Amino acid sequence: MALRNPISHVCKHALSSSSSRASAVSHFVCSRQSMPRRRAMATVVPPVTQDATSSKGPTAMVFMNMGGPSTTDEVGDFLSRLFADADLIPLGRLQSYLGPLISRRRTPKIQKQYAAIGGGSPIRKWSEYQSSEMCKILDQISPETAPHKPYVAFRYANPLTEDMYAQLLKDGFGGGKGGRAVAFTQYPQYSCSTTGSSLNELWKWRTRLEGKGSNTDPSGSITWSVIDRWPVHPGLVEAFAQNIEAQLATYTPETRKDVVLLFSAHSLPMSVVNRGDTYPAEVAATVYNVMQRLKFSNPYRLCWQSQVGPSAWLGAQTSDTVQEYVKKGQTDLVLIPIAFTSDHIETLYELDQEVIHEAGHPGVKRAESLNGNRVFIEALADIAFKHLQSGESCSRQMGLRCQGCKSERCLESKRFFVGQENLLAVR
Ligand SMILES: C=CC1=C(C)c2cc3[nH]c(cc4nc(cc5[nH]c(cc1n2)c(C)c5CCC(=O)O)C(CCC(=O)O)=C4C)c(C)c3C=C
Ligand code: FES
Ligand SMILES: [Fe+2]
Repeated sequence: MALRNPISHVCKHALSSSSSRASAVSHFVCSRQSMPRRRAMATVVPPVTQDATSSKGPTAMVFMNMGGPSTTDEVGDFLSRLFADADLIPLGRLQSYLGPLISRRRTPKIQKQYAAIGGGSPIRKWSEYQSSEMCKILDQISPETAPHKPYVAFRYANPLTEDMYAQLLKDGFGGGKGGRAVAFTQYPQYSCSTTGSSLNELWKWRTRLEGKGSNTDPSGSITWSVIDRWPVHPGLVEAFAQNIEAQLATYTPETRKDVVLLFSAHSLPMSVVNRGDTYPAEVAATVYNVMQRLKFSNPYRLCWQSQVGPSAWLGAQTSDTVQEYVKKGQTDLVLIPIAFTSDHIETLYELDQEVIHEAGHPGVKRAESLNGNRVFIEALADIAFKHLQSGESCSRQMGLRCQGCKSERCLESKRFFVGQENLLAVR
């Protein structure tokens, strides 16, 4: 159930200790019983040296995501950064030659797509809204770490990671003064090509702007911790489930239970899947939790969209799936974008204007994206609150590299964020 004012909702509980506050906050998002307990800690982040009686804040809450071009003029730069990213599209020694070539060729086509969704990606607007709303809630439920200051760091669009880092330093974090920052991935499910890439970029700029020291050195640089995945957070699951229920309610009572729920996530190249990437399993975990919350009211499938280029990608593809079901006479379908937290060209263009339009049947619909959803923003606050309370530097899972990983960048950035002593498979 959505909570309009978290403090009013928790008023029954004594707010005198942080543990009572923790359970009260989790209570409003979901039932406490279903909340999976976090596993043992990785590195413990040392408290920022401050007067023991005052708040340990300010705390910088940095929302990391890929970003998108806000105008069609920004599409060229967006794509050239994207195709230059060897964590996303590894082109080997030819990267600096092929990257600009492919992005230049692709720009006009992708510009048309952004023009068709209103002239740009709404991801910046939503990220800024979500992060600032979350920080308002955190200021109320976590006064120990207040004030919480929202930042956005995009991998391929403005505000870029380096701009965010420069702003942090300007705002008095680091630069000899210490301070705490939380890198909060906005990809619920971890992939080395998405969250991994953003963390590698963050580590690169940390090294360039603050030197090579460890994450916990006493020289007054920023102490970072990471929220690296949250695929089954009950508030996330609840927000998805409510949006699905709202769309199911638009069908007649007679047809409703036979509507097929088609969860759709951005696909991955099979080379990334076979390297051992955790994303497919984590996406499946989100889907299963949402279905459990819906009491398996409808039949469902998970399918994969937006593959790019000629290599093999994880399937079945969303567009084929819709076509095949419609051909079989199953014309009541609800598409659910399950791996991204706001609208973007893959929902507004690929799903709405291609897949659904081409299906040519009014029974093929899409669940709304999370965007400004209150239940979702409260879930973000709950995830951040628990992280701040836990003292963890990141999840245990982050310390294990993919079995096929050969990347020096992954190694170095994990050494930094996870802490040397907690890395499990570093060689
Ligand atoms: C969880 C989400 C995403 C994963 C995983 C992901 C992997 C991935 N993507 C590419 C290549 C491209 N992606 C592009 C755009 C794009 N990708 C995602 C999300 C994920 N990508 C989104 C939300 C967007 C759109 C951004 C917006 O509009 O807001 C593009 C650019 C568009 C195009 O040229 O088609 C490319 C290219 C790869 C190779 C990959 C896995 C390795
Ligand atoms: S590619 Fe997964 S840890 Fe490096
Ligand atoms: Fe993508």
